[in-house]
Amino acid sequence: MQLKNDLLIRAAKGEAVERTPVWLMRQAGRILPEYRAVRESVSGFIELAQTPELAAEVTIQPVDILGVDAAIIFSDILVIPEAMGLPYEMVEKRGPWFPNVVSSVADLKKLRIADGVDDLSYVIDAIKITKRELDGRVPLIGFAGAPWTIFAYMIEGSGSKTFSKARAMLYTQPEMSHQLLQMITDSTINYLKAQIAAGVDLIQLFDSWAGILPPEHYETFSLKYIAQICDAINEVPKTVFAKGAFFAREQMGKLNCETIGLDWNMGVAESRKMIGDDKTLQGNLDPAALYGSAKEVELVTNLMMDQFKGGRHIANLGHGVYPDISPDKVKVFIETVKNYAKR
Ligand SMILES: Cc1c2[nH]c(c1CCC(=O)O)Cc1[nH]c(c(CCC(=O)O)c1C)Cc1[nH]c(c(CCC(=O)O)c1C)Cc1[nH]c(c(C)c1CCC(=O)O)C2
Repeated sequence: MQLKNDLLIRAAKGEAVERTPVWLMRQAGRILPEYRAVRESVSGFIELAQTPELAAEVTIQPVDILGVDAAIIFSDILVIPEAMGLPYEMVEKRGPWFPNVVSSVADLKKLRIADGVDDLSYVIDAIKITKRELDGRVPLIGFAGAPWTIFAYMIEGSGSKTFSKARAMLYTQPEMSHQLLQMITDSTINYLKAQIAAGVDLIQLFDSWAGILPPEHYETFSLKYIAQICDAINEVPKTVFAKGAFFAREQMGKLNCETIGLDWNMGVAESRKMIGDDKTLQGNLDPAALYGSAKEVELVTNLMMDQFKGGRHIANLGHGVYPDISPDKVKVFIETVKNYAKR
């Protein structure tokens, strides 16, 4: 299927584009009343994610309503632990929670390497429906959590400010940590390959908890596994977004991927220098900027675009859009990016 709008793919590959493509991390869901309406028709997030027709519907909503240049499949990074044998629940207003966690080799032995097709067929079905319904209007992004971030949830059992149990594990049981990280990595490769076979046009790895590791641990317990995934996937362009990994930018420039996501703490010029010119940079407006007035959103978005000017760029926020941001402000952000080249 030929894409009618392939700006994202061309920008990722470093090919010429008429204008910078734009999408938002966490664009599917939460901010849109249309999403909340669908969400209320089911028992909760997990049922929505596991009902392919509905997952496809909320995946496409931001394309129709906001005018983004890409859709991202509606799912969650935590489907991987579940497929490995560690189910999660989504607790209203509090986030993910795991009834069981991994704390010993015995716990590890109960887990398996997930098969992307058999264990996650509901995501694969949602991707196929979405591709059919999108009909080539924009590319579809597939995604997974980076192994370290998934590991952090599997050890900790929920969100945490410090993830101190997960970090402790790297010191107290380094061998077991590597074993679990390798199982997550193998599961993730299977999963991403299945997503690609079902039709996704680009994949993104989310290392949301990169920034809590010391640089040496980041290299051995995270980047090493991200590199394995990048090396295993060559069918579509890859984006690596490692929140807070400012200390690892130079090494990330050497990953076998096309795009590196920047969070809003990372200076653009400095990142460009560290990462190099032969990667696309994605980001990086402060998500809180969208609380400003429409005029202010336009101003800061143009300032962001100025900073990326002349280099390979995909416009986005520096992290996921906050749930209470008005869709109108998101539209101002998107329209400002789209109009930038015409100024
Ligand atoms: C760390 C992480 C998670 N999930 C994800 C990450 C990495 C990105 C990041 O750093 O934000 C990724 C994710 N989660 C979701 C998507 C869907 C696609 C998209 O719009 O980007 C994506 C890409 C849906 C979701 N995942 C979740 C929701 C809200 C659930 C609801 O509708 O009740 C959605 C739409 C729940 C979720 N899922 C997770 C948390 C911590 C929470 C609760 C807090 C929150 O809402 O952000 C884990």
